[in-house]
Amino acid sequence: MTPAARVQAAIEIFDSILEGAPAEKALLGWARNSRFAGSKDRAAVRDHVFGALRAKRSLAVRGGAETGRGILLGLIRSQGIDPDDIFSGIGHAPAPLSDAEQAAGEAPQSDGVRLDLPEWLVPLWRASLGDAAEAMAEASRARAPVFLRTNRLKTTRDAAISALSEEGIEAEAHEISATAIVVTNGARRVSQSRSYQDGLVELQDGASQAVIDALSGQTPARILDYCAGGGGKALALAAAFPEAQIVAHDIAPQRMKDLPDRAARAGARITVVAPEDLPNEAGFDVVLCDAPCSGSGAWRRAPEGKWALTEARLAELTAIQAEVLDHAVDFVAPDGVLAYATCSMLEPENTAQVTEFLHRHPGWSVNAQRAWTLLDGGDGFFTAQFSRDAASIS
Ligand SMILES: C[S@@+](CC[C@H](N)C(=O)[O-])C[C@H]1O[C@@H](n2cnc3c(N)ncnc32)[C@H](O)[C@@H]1O
Repeated sequence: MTPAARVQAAIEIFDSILEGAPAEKALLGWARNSRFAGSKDRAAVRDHVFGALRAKRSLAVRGGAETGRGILLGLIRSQGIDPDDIFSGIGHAPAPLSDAEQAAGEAPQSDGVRLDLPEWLVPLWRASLGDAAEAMAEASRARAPVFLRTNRLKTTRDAAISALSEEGIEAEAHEISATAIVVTNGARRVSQSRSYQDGLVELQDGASQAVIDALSGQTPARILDYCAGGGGKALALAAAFPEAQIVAHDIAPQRMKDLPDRAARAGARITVVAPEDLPNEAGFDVVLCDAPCSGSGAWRRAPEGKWALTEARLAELTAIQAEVLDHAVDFVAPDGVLAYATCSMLEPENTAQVTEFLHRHPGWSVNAQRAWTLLDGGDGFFTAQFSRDAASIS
C-alpha cells in the first residue's frame, strides 16, 4: 500500500469508530477484508488510527471536520506532512482537498480542544494534576512505550535483555521498577519471541510493576488479588513473593480464564477462586484491590476511554471503588495490609478514595501512598496501603 492508501484506509476505519465501532474491532474488520495489506501496512494504519484517536478533538479542528477525513487530515498536518502529497486522489489516495479543507486548520480555541480532553473533564484534570496538568495532557497524546516485566521466577533482568537481544529485540532496563524493561526496537515481535513464550518476560506497564514493588517491605504468607482480571498483577505478585500463596479473584471470573495458562508459562503458582467460594477464605496478609477505574493514566494505550468517560460514569466508578474496598477489607488478616491501586490520575479515584475509606473505617490508617505520572515513564498509577491501628487489633 502507498502511504496515501494507508491514510485512506485509516479514514474509513475512523468513520466506523465515529459510528460506534470499537477501534480494535474496526481495525480487525478492515484487516480481514484487506488481504492485500501486509504486516507493515497493518501496523501503519493502526498507528494512524490510534494517533488520531488520542488527539481527536484538536485534529478535527486542524482538519476542519469531525469526520474520519477531517481528523486524518488534521493528523497529517500535525505531522508536518504536506496534505497535498497524501490527498492527491491518485490510485487509492484520499480525494484532493476542497477549498474549505485547504482553509481549515486554525489553532484550537477551548482548553478541552487544546488539551484533547472532554470539556467537562478539564477543571477536574487541572485540580487533580496541578502544575503538571498541561504536560500530562500533552503526554497522553503520545504513544506509550512498550514495557516488559522480568519474570524473576525464571531469569534476571540482564539475562532477559540479552535473550531479547539475541532475538533482534532491543531493550533496556528502566528505573521505574527493578523488574522493568523498556523495548527500544522490535516491540511488535515481542509476543512471538522465545523469551516471551518461555515466560522470561511478561508484557506489563512499568508503573504497574512499581505498584507491586511498593509492597516489597511485606513478608506475606497469603495474598489475595481481589480484582485479578487477566492476572497481570497476580503474576507479578507470584514472582515478587515466591513463597506466598497467591489467590486470584474477580467479580467477573471469565476475565481470569487465561490466568492458569499464563501462570504455567511463567512458572507461577496461582490459585483461582470463584466469587461464590471466596467467603470460605480469609486472613490474607496482603489484599490487593487493583480497582476498576477511568484508566486516565493509560489513555495513551486506550484512547477511546478518554472520550467515553462521562461525569456519570466517573461517579459510578468511584462508587464501585469504595464498594470494592469495603468488601475486600474483611479478607485482611488482623495485622495484614489492604493495598488499593488504580491506573488513574484523577483525584476522586485516588486520594479522595483514601480519605473516604478512612472515614468509613475507623481504626485503619494509611501507611504508604504513591502516585506515578506519565513523566515517570510508565502509565499514570496510584497506590495506597492501609493497615489496622495497633489498638484496633484484638
Ligand atoms: C483494573 S482491572 C484489573 C486488572 C488486573 N489486576 C491486571 O493487573 O491485569 C479491574 C478488575 O476488577 C474487577 N471488578 C470490578 N468490580 C469488582 C468487584 N466488585 N469485586 C471484584 N472485582 C471487581 C473487574 O472485573 C476487572 O477485571
